[in-house]
Amino acid sequence: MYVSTRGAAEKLTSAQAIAQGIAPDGGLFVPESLPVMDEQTLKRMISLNYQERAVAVLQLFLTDYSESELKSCVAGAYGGDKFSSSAVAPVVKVTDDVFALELWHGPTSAFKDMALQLLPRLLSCALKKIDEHAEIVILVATSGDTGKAALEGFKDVDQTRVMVFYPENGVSQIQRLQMVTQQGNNLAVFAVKGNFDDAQTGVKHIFNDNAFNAQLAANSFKLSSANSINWGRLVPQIVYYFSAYADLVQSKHISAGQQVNFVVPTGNFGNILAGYYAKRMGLPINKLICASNSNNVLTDFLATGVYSRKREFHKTYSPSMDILISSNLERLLYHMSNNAPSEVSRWMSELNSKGEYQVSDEQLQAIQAIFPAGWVSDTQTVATIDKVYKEYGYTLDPHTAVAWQVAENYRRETGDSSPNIIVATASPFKFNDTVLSALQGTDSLAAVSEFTALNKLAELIDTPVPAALAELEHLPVRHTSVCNPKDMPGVVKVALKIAE
Ligand SMILES: Cc1ncc(COP(=O)(O)O)c(C=O)c1O
Ligand SMILES: N[C@@H](CCOP(=O)(O)O)C(=O)O
Repeated sequence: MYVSTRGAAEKLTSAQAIAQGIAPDGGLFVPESLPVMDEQTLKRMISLNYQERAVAVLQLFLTDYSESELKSCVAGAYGGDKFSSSAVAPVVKVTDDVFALELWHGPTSAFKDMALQLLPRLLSCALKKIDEHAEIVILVATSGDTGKAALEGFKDVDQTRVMVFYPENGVSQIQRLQMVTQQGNNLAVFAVKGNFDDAQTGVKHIFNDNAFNAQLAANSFKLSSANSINWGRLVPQIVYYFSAYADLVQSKHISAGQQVNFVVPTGNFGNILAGYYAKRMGLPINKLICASNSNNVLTDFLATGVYSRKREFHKTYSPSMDILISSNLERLLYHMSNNAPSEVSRWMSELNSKGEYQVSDEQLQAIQAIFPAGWVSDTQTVATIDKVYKEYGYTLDPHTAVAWQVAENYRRETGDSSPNIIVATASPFKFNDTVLSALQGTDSLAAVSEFTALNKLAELIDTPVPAALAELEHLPVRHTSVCNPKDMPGVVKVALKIAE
């Protein structure tokens, strides 16, 4: 069963929690108890393929789904030619003890596909299980990648509508084009005059507005989420930690049971939290290294125990991590406070009212023992892209470059020599301008169109542009609406044709 981190919501099955998205008390759903993966299953994982590994993990959490339901959801998500790598999430050896877990081989070239190809299937199955006939309206706040992956995953899925809100000037050109050209009959995309936090706060307000929800219900609509606040987004992300480990044992780069570090470029804290669940389940993870850009709210929290969003918001070369309110930290705090919803509620209400909260020294030490943290500037990010390409011939996108550099700094400062698995979250082509200018200097972009830059990068790194990105040049723009964050509820009503 799933409970709210704030303790004032009914316990739900996983199907109910996935359909609902966020708990009605404003909290996030978490498993009441965490499953453990026994050693035998862990060993068995090594000889399984990605789909089989996914079923083995999902089964432990989604206990109200049958094995055949999970197999069918997983086959639909990861089967066929949806992913450009047959391994789905391949692990690439870059040096003797640094590996890249490439999570960007899906249809939208970012790690969000790992969950958003599966979530629509889990949700459709959930709606049948719980006999829900309302149309599900999926609200998405995005700093660039979740939005496109949600649009692609939910496109024309029965009984669903999708509305995506992205920061007007806060995503890369390719990310924007991916969203504004999206086809499908059940979706809408809006630019928000603000940053990602404004969009995410706007969405959370809509979720928590009882009168608004009642009006939707009267029109046979119900809200849900495709962000990582939805448990159905998070659980598929646990799978690739197990899969990466199994691959490294299978290829004999590590021995079974050996401790490894995962280094995760972090924003909303969903990806790294999935790694935490994998560790709690028994995967031999030494550290989960939290890597940030200059929006370094998490680095400061992990150093001091004070989470303060009272700081300047920076627009960086890794825009998908330009986030100051990391939603999933709430789930970690719940687990690290020994499941104390009253403490979590107090922290979250302080964050709302005062803009900050502080955990105890004891809690901080427990968190620090698992999550070392660091951040790098834009200048260091582009220097890292250049250095890694020149030294190893490996091309990093700016988010993955942040993780790479934080990993290098961590190793130098601590002497921890465990193998580092860098979680590679996006294809370099999604951030072609930054990557090309990192490799060839800013002059390489002078008077060059987005698509010329894509082709130049492809030529330089001798890798074809992913077909879905190349074809953006010829797709018509279908979504041009812009709104203020405070107008988001009205925008949703207009899109659903609900009268005031
Ligand atoms: C490319 C990329 N890297 C890293 C992140 C940060 O991941 P998370 O929000 O799960 O911490 C995001 C956005 O979520 C992203 O799109
Ligand atoms: N970086 C994300 C921000 C939202 O994160 P999510 O994991 O909660 O969906 C994005 O690309 O939109």
